[in-house]
Amino acid sequence: MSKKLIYFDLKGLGESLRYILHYGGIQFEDVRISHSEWPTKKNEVPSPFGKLPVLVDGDRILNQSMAIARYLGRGLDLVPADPWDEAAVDAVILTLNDLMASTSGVFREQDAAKKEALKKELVDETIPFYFTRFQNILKENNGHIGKKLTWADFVFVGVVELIEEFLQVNIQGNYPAVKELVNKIHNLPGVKEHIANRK
Ligand SMILES: N[C@@H](CCC(=O)N[C@@H](CS)C(=O)NCC(=O)O)C(=O)O
Repeated sequence: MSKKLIYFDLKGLGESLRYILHYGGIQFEDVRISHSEWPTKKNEVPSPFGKLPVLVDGDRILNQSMAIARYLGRGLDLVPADPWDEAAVDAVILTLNDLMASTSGVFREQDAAKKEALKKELVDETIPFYFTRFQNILKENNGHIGKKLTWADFVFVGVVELIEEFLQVNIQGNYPAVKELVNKIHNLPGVKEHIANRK
């Protein structure tokens, strides 16, 4: 069935899905919408809640980046077979979502001084709180989120890149196990070529 990933022309929440698709050698159309096109395209794009990314798979449409990653991962042996192991990687990614939710205030805040104070709290407290724990999980699992390579590793790397880019913070420099996982994913077959060719 033909597949289409629709997202903005940036890495954001879409890049980890592109990594999985390229890693799996899955043929797909990488549809990218610019921010200037979005107001007019918003009503045309087949997105059930008006947000991107969405995966169009034949005549089916799936929203929510993590659901898409998990769905793609199942066909590529990237979902743990054991129910406990499966739930354990879900839990890490849902925790990563909690962290992402706590970064949103920085983007919404209009007052420059308040914005800076929120960013400082994130950098000094929230990010170390979460990433110390994420790094421990990686160390316990030989460098992965779960006991083997899963969809969650791809999503984790995508979110690390997103946070680093949008908040201009250095996570990989402070958490070597995170940097190792980023390098591992970047060097997987398919992903490596995608990164070498991307703009
Ligand atoms: N939890 C959703 C978030 C989706 C989301 O908020 N997407 C943003 C871009 S990263 C969007 O579509 N914004 C455009 C809009 O709200 O009009 C996911 O992981 O897919």
